Amino acid sequence: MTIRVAVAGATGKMGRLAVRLIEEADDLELHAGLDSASNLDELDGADVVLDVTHPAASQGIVEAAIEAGAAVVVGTSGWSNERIAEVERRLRDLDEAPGVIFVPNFSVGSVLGSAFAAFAAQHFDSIEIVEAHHAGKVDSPSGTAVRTAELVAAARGDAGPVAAPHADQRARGQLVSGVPVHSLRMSGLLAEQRVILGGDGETLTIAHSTISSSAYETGILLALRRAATSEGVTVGLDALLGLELPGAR
Ligand SMILES: NC(=O)C1=CN([C@@H]2O[C@H](COP(=O)(O)OP(=O)(O)OC[C@H]3O[C@@H](n4cnc5c(N)ncnc54)[C@H](OP(=O)(O)O)[C@@H]3O)[C@@H](O)[C@H]2O)C=CC1
Ligand SMILES: O=C(O)C1=N[C@H](C(=O)O)C[C@H](O)C1
Repeated sequence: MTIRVAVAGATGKMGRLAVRLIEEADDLELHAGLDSASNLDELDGADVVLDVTHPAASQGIVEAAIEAGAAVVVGTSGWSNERIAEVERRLRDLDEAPGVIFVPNFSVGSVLGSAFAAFAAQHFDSIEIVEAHHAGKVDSPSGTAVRTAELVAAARGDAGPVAAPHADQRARGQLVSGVPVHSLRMSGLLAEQRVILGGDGETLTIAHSTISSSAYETGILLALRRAATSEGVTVGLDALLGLELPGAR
């Protein structure tokens, strides 16, 4: 069966990459490529909508895709657990709900980095995240950092909140699920994240660098193929890779 995919954000960096992957794949077909001026009616008839747009536009595109009965893969950043829960409630109201997969990061290495941080989180009380992205990134903290912080907090369970002393001072970063996150936006790099865990007499650093957007290819294809048959809300490529993270939804 051929999966017809509409790409929202087709003129952007991620969208152009996705369009090329779809055109090269035998089992995928480009149904439509949308940009910021497109009419969302173009989503009608798609099996799967891939959203790689802008945090301010993403919610409307997901809603339109659900209305059109298409499954959705959301790569756009800026989705918190609370906003994802709203989509979950929306799907529960429908008789025949398509699946929606949120993928904060399509890179397998990045997803493993976040998973390792979640596994380590029960053993260290000091945990902070430093993420760095290209200067063109409009949102901060990154979606990956938000997801990592949420996974770390969920994994700690009975260990309680992370120690975040003096967190009322701006230079101590933004607390996400109680984890301080520090964002850098600068020329010369694509995307990096370090999770630094501090314990008794030692630190552990889990670092990941994206050096080319080709890192996203495997994850994009996996998510598009799974979306067509998915049900309800799925969060993270970790779920599609079969990783079982402590406390994760
Ligand atoms: N999940 C992941 O692994 C990754 C996620 N991302 C995220 O994906 C998103 C896109 O990133 P990137 O491709 O680098 O961004 P770009 O700025 O290169 O592209 C943005 C795209 O979105 C479209 N767009 C912008 N505003 C709107 C709007 N209001 N309505 C509809 N479409 C709109 C643009 O259309 P136009 O050309 O008309 O302006 C363009 O096609 C970001 O949120 C980024 O954080 C990025 C990399 C990896
Ligand atoms: O904007 C980007 O470039 C990226 N955005 C995603 C995020 O917010 O985490 C994924 C990746 O880090 C690249």
